Amino acid sequence: MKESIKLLSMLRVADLFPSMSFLISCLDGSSFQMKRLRREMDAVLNEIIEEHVMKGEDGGEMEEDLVDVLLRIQRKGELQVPLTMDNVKAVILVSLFNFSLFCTSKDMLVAATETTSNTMCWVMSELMKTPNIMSKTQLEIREVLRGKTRLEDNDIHDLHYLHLVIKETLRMHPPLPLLLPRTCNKATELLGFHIPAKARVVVNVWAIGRDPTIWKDPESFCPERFEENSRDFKGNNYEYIPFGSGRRVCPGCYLPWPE
Ligand code: HEM
Repeated sequence: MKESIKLLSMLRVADLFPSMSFLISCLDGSSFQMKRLRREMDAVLNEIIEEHVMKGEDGGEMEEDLVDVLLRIQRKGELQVPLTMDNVKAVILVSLFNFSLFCTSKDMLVAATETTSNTMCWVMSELMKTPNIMSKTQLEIREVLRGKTRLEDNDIHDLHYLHLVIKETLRMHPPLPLLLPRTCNKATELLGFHIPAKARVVVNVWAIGRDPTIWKDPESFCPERFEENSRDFKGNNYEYIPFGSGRRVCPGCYLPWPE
């Protein structure tokens, strides 16, 4: 529990602002944020392992958990290939992302990490395909960060073009292309369609983002299109909802950029 809270609080750092830092670092050719995050993550993992080792030495009567089992296997050394401490850490890390340590943390970890890393991959992929947009993004980052060795939260506000790049990426590659399914409470007529009560409804955000009746030349990666319109991604404009909308809108959509 304690570790999960710690990881969660790191995620706030790791996801909302520094994932941008990571992206900026990649574009700027340095990875100092990644190295720092790796060090911090490693410290948390070391703490988890240390607590379990001490619990083992106390001869604790508590039920074994996954980490206890891994450490026991490691101690006995009965495997053909020895289990290193890095192996143990890797399993803990994956488990933290997959098992429910406590409900909110699991949901938050998965919701926050997969979506963000997926978006960053698409940003890099689109930029690689469009060298002119890549250069423009790099130029802005280098100008804004000139002479700095460390990013501050406020620097994000000056990275206007990067903001457009991310918005355009989310239009073309929403990480949850069908959002989360909804159930219709009561029978409804919508645009001539009859939706029965209890029907499961999915919203195809991917298709909406590429609808030629909404977007000009929808298959082109063109961040500038967002200069000309004021669509935000906070669920107010139904033609652009990569973070969903309504009462279950993604809480992560409040990125540190003013709209
Ligand atoms: C590029 C980044 C992200 C995208 C595109 C994204 C997208 C989404 C989408 C589409 C949903 C479902 C909304 C709906 O069905 O209406 C959702 C839910 C959620 N997201 Fe995100 N997300 C991102 C980052 C994050 C981050 C950083 C966090 C946490 C800090 C987060 C936490 C959540 C949670 C907890 C939910 C469930 C909300 C609920 O069911 O009430 N997401 N996200």
